[in-house]
Amino acid sequence: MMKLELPRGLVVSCQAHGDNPLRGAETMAAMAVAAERAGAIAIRADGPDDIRAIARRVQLPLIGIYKVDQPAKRAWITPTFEHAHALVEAGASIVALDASYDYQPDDGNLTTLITRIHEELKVPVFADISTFAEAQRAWKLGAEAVLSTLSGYTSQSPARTTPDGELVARCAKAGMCVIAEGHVRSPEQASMLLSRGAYAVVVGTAITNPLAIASWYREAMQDVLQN
Ligand SMILES: CC(=O)N[C@H](C=O)[C@@H](O)[C@H](O)[C@H](O)COP(=O)(O)O
Repeated sequence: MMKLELPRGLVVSCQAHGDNPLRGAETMAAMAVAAERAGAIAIRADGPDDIRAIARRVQLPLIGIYKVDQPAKRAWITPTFEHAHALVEAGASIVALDASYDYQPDDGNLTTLITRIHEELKVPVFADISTFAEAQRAWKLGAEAVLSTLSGYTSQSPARTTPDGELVARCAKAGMCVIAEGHVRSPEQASMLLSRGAYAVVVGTAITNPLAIASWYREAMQDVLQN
């Protein structure tokens, strides 16, 4: 395991996909600059183009992911060593990858991926997981942190709309370095996750996706408007 040079605090995930009007490397870099000014301790970003643009404008550590679309399924986060390599070359100082049983059913394959990233790229590995069993496996295989990113998105975990505080607390109690990610919608939830043992909290949609945020407001106002 490598030493994790990351202070505790807020990580902002700067991602825009599909037909999101904010999609584009320069817009993501502007988002990252805003997050840095606001006091974030790291940025999570998807793909070499966005990471390269962000690295030019912020000093913060960049947690790189490489989402690869899968037909009729959720994207696979950093499936291979080559993807990890491209992220580090672009400026990522940490690589996050999918450590779910859905996409990494074989312990051997996951071990090789983590080991090669450590030995050849010399950066820490963050394991995106959806259950305690997946967290335990990734931790045992040498990931520097486990992230609750995938809770609610895999065949092993029930769908959800709120952060998985139970999973975070359980991982923390078991002595893992756990980072809360997924469905964090308010500052109160973020601080609750820290007090339940999260080392850091990653917030994406609620900070960097105005398309989603505006729709939350519109939906909440709907009932009154209809009466
Ligand atoms: C499941 C999956 O692929 N999650 C992705 C991982 O990077 C992103 O789409 C999320 O936005 C990110 O995890 C942050 O979560 P939230 O946007 O809920 O704050």
